[in-house]
Amino acid sequence: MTGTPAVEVRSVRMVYGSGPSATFALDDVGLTVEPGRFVALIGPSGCGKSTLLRLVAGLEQPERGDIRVHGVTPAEACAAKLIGLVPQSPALLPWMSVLRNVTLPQKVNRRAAARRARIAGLTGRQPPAAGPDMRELLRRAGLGDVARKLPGQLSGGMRQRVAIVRAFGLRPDVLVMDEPFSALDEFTRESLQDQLLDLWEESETTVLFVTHSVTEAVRLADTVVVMASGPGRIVEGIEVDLPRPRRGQLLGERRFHAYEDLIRDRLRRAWHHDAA
Ligand SMILES: Nc1ncnc2c1ncn2[C@@H]1O[C@H](COP(=O)(O)OP(=O)(O)OP(=O)(O)O)[C@@H](O)[C@H]1O
Repeated sequence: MTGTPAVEVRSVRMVYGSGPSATFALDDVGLTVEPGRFVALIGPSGCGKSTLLRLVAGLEQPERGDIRVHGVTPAEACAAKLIGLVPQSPALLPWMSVLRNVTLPQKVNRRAAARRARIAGLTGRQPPAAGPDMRELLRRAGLGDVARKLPGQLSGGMRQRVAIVRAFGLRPDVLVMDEPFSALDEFTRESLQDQLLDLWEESETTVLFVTHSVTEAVRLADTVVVMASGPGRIVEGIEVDLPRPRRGQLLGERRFHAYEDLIRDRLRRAWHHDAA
């Protein structure tokens, strides 16, 4: 018997605008993500990756179709604090220190816990244990020295790292991340990829992760979902059957490059189809 999927998207259409200027950001999109899976979404600019994340996170409503998170609507999942979102640009509270920004959402409210208890699709999943040590997470993200500073005193990349640490601290059941590492230098990016994988492995969180980097997708994901635009749609889901942890020597091996080549080929096809 299979349980309730962590994320289920069925026949979703999302249109912006109307008449001749309408944009079909997504059309007939279906995606099922089992609990604990790491899914990367990749595709040409404008193919609807962010739109799909926003729909799953309950920030927008689809024009058609249905979305469920652990069997309930995104709005219900948000109210029970099942979903953590790291947007493309960090939304921090400017008047609070870095430390307060990351610890504030940890204070799980009782109403959310009660709502969580009523969600049958979570059967078997433990509620998040006591939150992690946020000072330690900040330190590991290279932010130990700026814990008392205000967001306005940090660089853009540092602010993004704060937003990522904050999402980690929530221990969400479903973590939705929109190109979270794109603005970071390579060293910080790899360090945060490792932290994300550690968190994912220990908490059995389900991750939906948008990236433009083929290497990042192969390094992180169980499944790489390739999308195309005009209208935005899913063209293929590629299972990445490589051992974990995926670091060091493995990244230079032929089997790793074979997945990169396969995904690049599918992206090229999606791009040519769009351009045709
Ligand atoms: N609020 C909006 N109003 C109008 N059109 C929008 C809106 N948000 C997105 N779109 C359009 O919907 C389509 C999909 O946008 P979306 O941001 O989801 O794509 P994306 O794949 O995430 O792109 P990128 O890789 O460039 O971030 C695009 O054509 C975009 O212009």
